[in-house]
Amino acid sequence: MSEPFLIGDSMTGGYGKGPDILHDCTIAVNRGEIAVIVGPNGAGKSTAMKAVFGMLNVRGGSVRLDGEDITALSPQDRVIKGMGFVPQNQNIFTSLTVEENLEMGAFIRTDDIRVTMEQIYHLFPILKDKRNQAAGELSGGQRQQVAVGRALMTQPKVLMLDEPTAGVSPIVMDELFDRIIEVARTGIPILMVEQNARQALEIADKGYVLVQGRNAFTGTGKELLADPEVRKSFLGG
Ligand SMILES: Nc1ncnc2c1ncn2[C@@H]1O[C@H](COP(=O)(O)OP(=O)(O)OP(=O)(O)O)[C@@H](O)[C@H]1O
Repeated sequence: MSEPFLIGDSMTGGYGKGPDILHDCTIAVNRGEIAVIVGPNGAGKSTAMKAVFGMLNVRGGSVRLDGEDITALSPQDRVIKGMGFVPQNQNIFTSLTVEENLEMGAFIRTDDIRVTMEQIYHLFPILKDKRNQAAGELSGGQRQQVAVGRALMTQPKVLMLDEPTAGVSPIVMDELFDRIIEVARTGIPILMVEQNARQALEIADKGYVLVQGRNAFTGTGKELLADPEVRKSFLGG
C-alpha cells in the first residue's frame, strides 16, 4: 500500500489543556480520490479536520502531506505547502463582494491570479454573475461555492471541506456534490466531513466513521453503505 497523499495518522489530542477529543484517530485521502468523514454529532469530525490543518496540538500521531511530516507546521505554512481548508463556519467575508472574497483567498500568491479566478468562475458560473455583489447577500448554497472558490484560489494540492452542504436543501446539496466531484476530477483530492452520510458515502472513494474520537469503521464508500452495522447505527437502517 502506498502512502496516502494526506494523512492524519493515529492522532490523539484535544483543545488547549482540555481532555483528549481524538484517540488514535486516522483520516486520510489518496491522490485523485474523495474521502468522507461521517459519524454522530460530537464524534470529533471537525476536531480531526482541525488537527490535520494544524489548529490543534496533537499529543500523539503525525500529519503527513505528500510524504512529508508537517505535524509541526502552522496552518499558514500548511497552506503554503498546498493545503486548502474550508471551515464549517465563518468561511467567507460577508461584507466583501464575491470577487473580493476570491482575491482574499489568493493572499499567499504573488503571481497573476486571473487565470485561477476564471477557472473558478467556470466551475461556479453563478459566482461570475454575482461577482460584484456582497457575498452576504447570496443564498446558502452560493455562499458555500464562494467558500470553496476562495480556498481554490491558492491552487491547493488537496482540499479539506468541513460540512460543505450544511443547511442547504437536498437539491442544492446534490448540486454542491456535483461541483465537488468536478473539483476532484481536476486532480485535487478532497477530504470532507459530512452530515449527509448516505449521500456523501455514495460519492466517496474512502469513508471513515468516527465515534467518540475513534475510528469505528473504515472502508470504501460502497463497503460502508453495504455494511449492516454502519447502516443500522449511522445511516438510519
Ligand atoms: N473549540 C473547542 N474547545 C473545546 N472543546 C471543543 C471545541 N470544539 C469542539 N469541542 C468539543 O469536541 C468534541 C467534538 O466536537 P466536534 O465539533 O469535533 O464534533 P463533530 O463530530 O464535528 O460534531 P458535529 O457533527 O456536531 O459538528 C465535542 O465534545 C465538543 O464539545
